[in-house]
Amino acid sequence: MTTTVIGYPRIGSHRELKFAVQKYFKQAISADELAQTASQLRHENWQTLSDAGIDQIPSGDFSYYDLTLDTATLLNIVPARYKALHLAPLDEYFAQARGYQGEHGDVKALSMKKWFNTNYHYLVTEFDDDADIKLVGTKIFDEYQEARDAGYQTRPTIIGPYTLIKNGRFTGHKTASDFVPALVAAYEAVFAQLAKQGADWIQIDEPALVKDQTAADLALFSSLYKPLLAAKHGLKVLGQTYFGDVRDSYDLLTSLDFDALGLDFLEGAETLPLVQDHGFPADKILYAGVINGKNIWKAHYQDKIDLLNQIKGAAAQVVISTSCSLLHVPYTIENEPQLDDKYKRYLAFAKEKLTELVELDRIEAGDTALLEQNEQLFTQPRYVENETITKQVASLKEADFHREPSFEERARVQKAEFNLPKLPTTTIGSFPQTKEVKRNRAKFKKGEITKEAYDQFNRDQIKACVEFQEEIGVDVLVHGEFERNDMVEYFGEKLDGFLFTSNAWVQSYGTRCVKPPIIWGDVSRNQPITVAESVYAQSLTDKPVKGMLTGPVTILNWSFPREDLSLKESTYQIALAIQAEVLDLEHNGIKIIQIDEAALRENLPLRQSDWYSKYLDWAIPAFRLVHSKVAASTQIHTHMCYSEFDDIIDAIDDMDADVISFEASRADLTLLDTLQKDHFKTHVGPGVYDIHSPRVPSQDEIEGTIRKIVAKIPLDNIWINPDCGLKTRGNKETTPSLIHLVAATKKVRQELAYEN
Ligand SMILES: CN1c2c(nc(N)[nH]c2=O)NC[C@@H]1CNc1ccc(C(=O)N[C@@H](CCC(=O)N[C@@H](CCC(=O)N[C@@H](CCC(=O)O)C(=O)O)C(=O)O)C(=O)O)cc1
Ligand SMILES: N[C@@H](CCS)C(=O)O
Ligand SMILES: [Zn+2]
Repeated sequence: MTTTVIGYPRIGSHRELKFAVQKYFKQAISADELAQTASQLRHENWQTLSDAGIDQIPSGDFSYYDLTLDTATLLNIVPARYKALHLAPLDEYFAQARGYQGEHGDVKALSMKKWFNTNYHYLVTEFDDDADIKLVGTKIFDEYQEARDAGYQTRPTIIGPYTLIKNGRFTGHKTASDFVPALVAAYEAVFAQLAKQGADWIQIDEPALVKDQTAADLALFSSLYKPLLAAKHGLKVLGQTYFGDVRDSYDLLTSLDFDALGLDFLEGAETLPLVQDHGFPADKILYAGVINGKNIWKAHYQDKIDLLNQIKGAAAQVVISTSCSLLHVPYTIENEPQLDDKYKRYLAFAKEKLTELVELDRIEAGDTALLEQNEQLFTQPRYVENETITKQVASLKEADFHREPSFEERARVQKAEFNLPKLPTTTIGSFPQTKEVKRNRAKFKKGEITKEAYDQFNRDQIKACVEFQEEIGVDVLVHGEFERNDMVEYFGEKLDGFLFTSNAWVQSYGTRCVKPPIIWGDVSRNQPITVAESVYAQSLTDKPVKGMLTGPVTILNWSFPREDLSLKESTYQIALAIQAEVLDLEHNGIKIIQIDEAALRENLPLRQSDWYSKYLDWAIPAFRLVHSKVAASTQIHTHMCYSEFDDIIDAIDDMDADVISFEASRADLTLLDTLQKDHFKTHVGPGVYDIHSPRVPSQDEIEGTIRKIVAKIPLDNIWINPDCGLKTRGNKETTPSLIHLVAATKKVRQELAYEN
């Protein structure tokens, strides 16, 4: 059989792209130097795939920042405000990704959202009424040519028009159907050019099909693809889906003139029955996603072979592929020399998954030794059970998930306890992770400084951070999270049951990467995690300092979970550990505790019918479990970022936190209408500026945002804060931004007092 992958990671095995792009942002290297690094990384990837023996190699899966933005840029879907800056193409591209503030003007970045159910984030395409969609870019052609010149005949990949529309925003009066003719013409021009260059195939990604589809959605899909597939210019077209099954569109997809369809047989619960029951056309090739593109566990070959045999029973021509792009896993376990082999033999990152694809092919061809070797991994138990924790989870009662007294009674108690001004100001927790902060940790990890010196540096940072917040007049302070590498990895490191890697980076957005910890065993807490830093910060001020924790659902969703234990059970184990930390903080005098659930939405099933039965029914209780035992006077905050909350707003209110902060500014505060309509009870801090951009919001701008919030949410329920932690920012932009935030709040407070 033929082997392939949907896409490969692009940040570089040691984050070379991240560092080069950041240098470009700082004007430390030129566009040409950046292009050279990028080209080298692409060549390395093609070489790796080729050396592994992968038959069909993709191109076009590389991006400086994001593939959705690349596709929109290729097709001239660039809002006028960026064009008006008159920047060089690469700078215009980055201006859309990060906002721009400089001599050419001042514009915010495009909205950024979670890419389906992953921790990757894409830039939302804006379809303005005056969008002039046409092929203007050359990226996909250049990369195809570059590969070809290097001796690789690749399959260029592109995000499809339907997913571009479904993940996009329509800012004017026009709707999706108004853009269909131009999109068809633009994609057809892409086909024509690739065919002219000598490409055989194109992969067109349409993951939006794995969500629930209405009849109107399917009609839109047909209106795009019927004309497009009638004008292939001799190119063969692979319609690629991932992250689920295509139960609503399967019959349509198989009836259209695709030459191949890529289906996900892992997350797609219905994929195999669909193929078996409805049949698969003999004239099409089935790209079978059987190697998991999201997990880091070695595949159980016998299971895969059984699955492949069933697939082959229903489809005449099968290519073995990954369930999604390998973008979501780290490069290679070769970069983890410190990890004991007793763990490593169970792991497969991107490069090792290439080997798995090729080995499956060899097993299919009769290599039974490989099968037997692999089977040994799955015959012995790999985990040691922690009986105490499993019993604790098993004995949880209904009452463990409910906090008393009621929200309203707690709000009364807390109002008296804290006596905060109207529109209290706060931040989300982290302050800039400056070069010095990261260097201090790097030195400590390398053994160049002692634990005492490491801690003392962080204490000095905390002190300066507390003093700064007091000086500018923030009402509820934070300690700054200087001691944390990442909000999940840090907790993983302190809890029992996790494994860590040194270089297993995965892109989260643009230049930002994460190193998800691996849940290896039962999770438990055997030491305080955050108490020392919080207590120290609180000792420096009379104002309340928020304790800062990551919630159980987020720890689970941003780790690589076990596959032998349900996500619910794993999350409850983590919840009990975080509950112990909450109570420890409370016991040590911390009166406000924020439990971040930034990733709550991440594992929400893509199909609405599964939301409660498969996820929210345990994810929301897991959060409640964490704070159910605190006193009425302890104020529990939570925080979420980068999500669309409108459709799960009731579930969020049901978390029963006292206060929630969330991202809103980059989505134009549209969530406020939902909060207003649904009488959201939890007090809210809709982020008043976007921290993912280096832009400094003016005081005026923030005042305007606060007034919009005040117009829609009861005054007593509102908090004022940025929309996420400040760790990715420098002090240069953070200091003026926070000064503007506090000044703007004071100004609006004055106006309100005058009005009253
Ligand atoms: C809030 N978000 C988070 C998400 N997921 C997470 N797991 N964590 C999050 O905070 N998802 C949604 C959002 C947005 N996503 C992100 C993701 C990543 C970042 C971010 O800031 N990442 C940092 C890496 C953070 C980290 O692990 N730092 C380590 C290592 C630092 C480092 O690179 N050290 C250098 C040496 C430095 C020196 O010597 O000077 C090295 O290793 O080479 C640490 O601090 O110890 C990133 O840089 O990408 C933000 C939002
Ligand atoms: N407390 C974290 C939340 C980020 S989502 C921070 O401030 O970085
Ligand atoms: Zn956040």
